Amino acid sequence: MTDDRALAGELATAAGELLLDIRKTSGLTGKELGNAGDSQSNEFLLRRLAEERPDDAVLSEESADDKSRLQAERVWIVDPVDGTREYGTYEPGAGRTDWAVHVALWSASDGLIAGAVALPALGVTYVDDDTVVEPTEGLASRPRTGVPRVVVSSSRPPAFADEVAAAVGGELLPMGSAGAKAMAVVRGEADAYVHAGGQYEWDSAAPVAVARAKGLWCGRIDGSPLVYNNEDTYLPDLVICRPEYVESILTVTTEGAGG
Ligand SMILES: Nc1ncnc2c1ncn2[C@@H]1O[C@H](COP(=O)(O)O)[C@@H](OP(=O)(O)O)[C@H]1O
Ligand SMILES: [Mg+2]
Repeated sequence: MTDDRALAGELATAAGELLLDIRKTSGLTGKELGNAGDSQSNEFLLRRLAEERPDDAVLSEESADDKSRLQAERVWIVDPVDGTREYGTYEPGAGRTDWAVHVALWSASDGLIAGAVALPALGVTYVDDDTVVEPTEGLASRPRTGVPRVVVSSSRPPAFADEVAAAVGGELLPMGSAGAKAMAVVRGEADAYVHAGGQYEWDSAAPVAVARAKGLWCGRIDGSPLVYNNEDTYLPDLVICRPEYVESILTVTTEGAGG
């Protein structure tokens, strides 16, 4: 049987290929394209997980929340398209790259035990192994300079974004998709990703599994651990950063969190 990590990688990659195909051939754009991508990618992931791991539970952004997952030993946490808005922003030959497919596996005994983030527009999928990722460009809208870079949501940056950039002596870079932003840090295109004010477990589970495996620090803005498969799937904030920036970032964000 394929191991869980390989399966996560395989499914994220295949869903990504399906999404590229829909984007190219459906003739849809904007919200309609986003909706078509969300539902078809979700159907694909649910079908394949039911075939490959019939005993496991699934928590997906695009499915009704089946609370039997709260008693399950293993739960796949998936986001069929993360960065739906960016995925839908498409003109032939000029699609955005900052959207992702997330497939993570959570276990009751060990928390996140596998994860994959596909960046379909770049033809690459990252999994939670310890393979070193060489510095690469392709997600960021402008080339890397010498200063540290903090990626934040383009549409909903945290209130303390400027303060975090100042604390690391760096600059802000807006980008879509939680998975793309986390992978920007993994790829060395940025040094930190901070978010606050709203997000759900599927937005961060797979990105965090991958980022952790690559030696990055991942946690809540108050420094507490990210905990998954809760009854309420709202998990509004996170920090993913190179270890040397944890202290300066948390000094700002802990205050922002009211700590
Ligand atoms: N304030 C908020 N409340 C709820 N979800 C939010 C949010 N800010 C960001 N998100 C979700 O986090 C993901 C990344 O957002 P962003 O691109 O702004 O960084 C998106 O997931 P989806 O595209 O899967 O819906 C988005 O919906
Ligand atoms: Mg998402």
